[in-house]
Amino acid sequence: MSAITQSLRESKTARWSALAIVSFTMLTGYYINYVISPLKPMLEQYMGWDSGDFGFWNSAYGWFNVFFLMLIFGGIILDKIGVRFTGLGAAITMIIGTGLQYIAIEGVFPMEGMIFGVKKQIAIGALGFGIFGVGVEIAGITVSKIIVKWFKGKELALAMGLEMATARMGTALALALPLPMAKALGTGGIPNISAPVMLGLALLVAGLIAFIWYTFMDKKLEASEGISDEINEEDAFKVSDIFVIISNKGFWLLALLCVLFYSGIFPFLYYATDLMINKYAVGEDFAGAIPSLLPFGTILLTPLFGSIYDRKGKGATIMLIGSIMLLCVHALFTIPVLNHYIIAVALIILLGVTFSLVPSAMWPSVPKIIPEKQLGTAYALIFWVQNWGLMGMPLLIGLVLEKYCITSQEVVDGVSKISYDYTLPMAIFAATGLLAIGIALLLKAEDKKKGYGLELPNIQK
Ligand SMILES: C[C@H](N)C(=O)N[C@@H](CCCCN)C(=O)O
Repeated sequence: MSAITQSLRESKTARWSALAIVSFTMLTGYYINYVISPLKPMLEQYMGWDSGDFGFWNSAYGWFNVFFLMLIFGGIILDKIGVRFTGLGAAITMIIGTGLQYIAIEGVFPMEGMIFGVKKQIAIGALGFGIFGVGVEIAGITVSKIIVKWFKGKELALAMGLEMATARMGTALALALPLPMAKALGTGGIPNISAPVMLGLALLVAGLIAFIWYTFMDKKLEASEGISDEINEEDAFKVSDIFVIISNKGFWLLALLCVLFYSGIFPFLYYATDLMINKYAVGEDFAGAIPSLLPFGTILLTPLFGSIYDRKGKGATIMLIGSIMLLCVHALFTIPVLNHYIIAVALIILLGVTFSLVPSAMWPSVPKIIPEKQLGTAYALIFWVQNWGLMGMPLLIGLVLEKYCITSQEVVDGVSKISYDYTLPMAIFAATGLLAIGIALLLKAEDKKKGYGLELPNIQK
């Protein structure tokens, strides 16, 4: 039957529509990822936070994924039960986690006191961000598998690039909007810090509705391919497949490159607004706008580089060039005398190019190394390794800032203001670039040896 009926993936309208819908769900998640980043100075001034609190909250993103292996369970569920169930569960989890973050920031109930030695507000919010982290990460692997399902042998890297580009619009919004929004909706000179989080909650609900819509398309796709809901015994994922995946050297090189590269980007974004204020003397209102240029650049470039990979190949080379650029950009951020804001703008734009190169080639390369039935688990394992970095790096940077980088601390009109020297944190970010170059070189060599085809085009003629 499958040979006679044409698969729905052959319809351009159907596959690009499916992509647009699931990409929107990711956009809503990516907004929440960074919504509190531009609010760091306000949280310190009006809620008594310090950099340690901020780092703790942001590191919570990876707690459950890393320590309770939630991501890996998510990947197994994805391979065993399928994208519809897993995606819906992930979207609902994001909403629950964000609800808790809202409760903490808004102070829905009294937030004085401590829980296990952590300020109550920080503990509740971090718990929420940890739960959200499980949801958004599992949504990420689910959407990756959905894209492979629709685009294998076609414009896979372009589709993944467009999905990431859409998601980054959420990041850009989160970096640019919350600070002016909190100010505009504030009363009596006191900003409304919870309003941008409330907006995120509303977006997540819209993202859930979009995913429900997608589940109908997914059913139609499977029907068009003669696939019933029952997974056929031979094709079914077995838990023992995890050992097959982790005994693959190419998988480990991709996972290591992923953790190093992303540790130099996502955790950097948490601190980027603060860096602009402290190193480049940019005013608070404008400070979030500079880092928000980074996702804007990737919106155009990730699909472009993805399309190049689809048509011309050179995936391993693209990842190597991106890693070299990561080192160069962070090294330049480290140099104290380069402190004009124009330099910051230029470096952020370059970082945007870097952040387009590596992801555009990395994620479409996974199906070249791992078979489709193990793909959910493989993406989950890569995300799991990556989450160690996404969890550890903000914590490390927060602690380093707190311990070694405070240059002044004053209280003006009852509002506390702390200034930081970002040289050491930026040197730590540069180190991730250096290590990434080493791994990218090893991956290129391994590809040559094993013939994964990372340098070959994705589109099969
Ligand atoms: C943070 C998340 N684990 C992640 O790595 N996201 C990637 C996209 C991965 C999925 C691509 N289809 C990103 O670059 O945002």
